[in-house]
Amino acid sequence: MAVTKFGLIGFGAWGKCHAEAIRNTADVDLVAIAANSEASCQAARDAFPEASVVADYRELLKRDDIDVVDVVLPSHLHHRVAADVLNAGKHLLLEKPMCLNLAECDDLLQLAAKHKRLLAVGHELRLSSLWSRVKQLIDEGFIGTPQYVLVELSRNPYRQGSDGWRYDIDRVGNWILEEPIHFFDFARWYLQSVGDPQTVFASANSRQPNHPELQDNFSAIVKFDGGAQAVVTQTLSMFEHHQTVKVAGTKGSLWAGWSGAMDRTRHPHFFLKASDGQSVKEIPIEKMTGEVFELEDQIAMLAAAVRDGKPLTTTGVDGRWSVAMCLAAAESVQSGLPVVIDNGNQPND
Ligand SMILES: NC(=O)C1=CN([C@@H]2O[C@H](COP(=O)(O)OP(=O)(O)OC[C@H]3O[C@@H](n4cnc5c(N)ncnc54)[C@H](OP(=O)(O)O)[C@@H]3O)[C@@H](O)[C@H]2O)C=CC1
Ligand SMILES: O=C1CO[C@H](CO)[C@@H](O)[C@@H]1O
Repeated sequence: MAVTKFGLIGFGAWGKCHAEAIRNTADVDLVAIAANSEASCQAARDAFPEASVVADYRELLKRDDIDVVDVVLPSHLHHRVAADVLNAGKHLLLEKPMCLNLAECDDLLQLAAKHKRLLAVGHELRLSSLWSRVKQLIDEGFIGTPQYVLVELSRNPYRQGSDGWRYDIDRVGNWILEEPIHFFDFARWYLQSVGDPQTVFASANSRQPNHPELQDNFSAIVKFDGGAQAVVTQTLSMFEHHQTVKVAGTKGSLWAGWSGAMDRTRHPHFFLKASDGQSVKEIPIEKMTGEVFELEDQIAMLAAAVRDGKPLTTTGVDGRWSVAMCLAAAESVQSGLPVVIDNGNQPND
């Protein structure tokens, strides 16, 4: 089988996990890594001697032996570097949030179309054996028409990130774009059969009086076409990492949970229960799930898309929708009013 060659830009906490995932994936090579500081470059050289390490990502983009470039950078750098990747004629795997505003998202969608390159966004949780089983049961009609989705996360505070970027509102955008963005993506995914998200009403608060913009507690209600609704709620003031999904439909309901010492543990606990309105059954989930596992599946998914034309799980269109929902939620937090979600006139694929 042809080997798909990856370049990686960003070798921080999550970039290292991407590098591991690329190394662990069959028929995929990690050809080059672009890091930043000398310390990060040295860490990359030590851990991945098989890859060539550069301190300027533009050198990586000049190579003609790279098929896919994986961008795992602080969020304010996503648009600029991703645009350079697409203009260099490479396929792109871009971490979430796709960009910090919708104009930048639209620019990347246009560049991907212009250069006929793949654009995938890192909503890897869609590949989870647990969360995708929920989707499968909905699609099979087990709960009838889905009407209500709850996605809840209670976790420990965010990491600072290199040079503190995650706690700097200009570089992170807002904290809804950090983790709740995955859950807005879930809400839209699970309710795909009923229609598009229309409006969001949200509220949030901070533990730090001198940093009201860094909001630890966040809750939102999203209304969809056809009357369905989703609740996305998160606190960063909890211990460990505990996530719940509940979906209720006209005939039945689902309850899934995932818990671990932290988000990227390799030893989580998880379950899925389903009711058809009469009885409750436990649905076995055989395959291990957690963001580090899904990362490996995401790399394999990209390679299969490049090699065999297989579909992407989350496209740039999905990435844009997620950013649009988060930005509307941030605006609602600010104004105290419901806000219409910008659909960009994109089809809900
Ligand atoms: N999908 C998911 O589940 C997750 C997604 N993410 C996303 O991944 C991205 C990265 O997060 P994370 O790894 O936690 O952040 P980190 O701060 O840990 O890492 C960012 C890295 O980017 C490097 N960097 C900065 N500028 C450049 C540049 N010009 N060229 C190359 N490298 C550069 C920094 O290098 P140096 O330190 O040397 O300056 C640092 O190592 C974010 O967008 C985040 O939202 C994160 C976690 C999970
Ligand atoms: O899923 C995630 C885990 O937490 C990180 C923050 O610490 C987020 O950036 C990320 O999206």
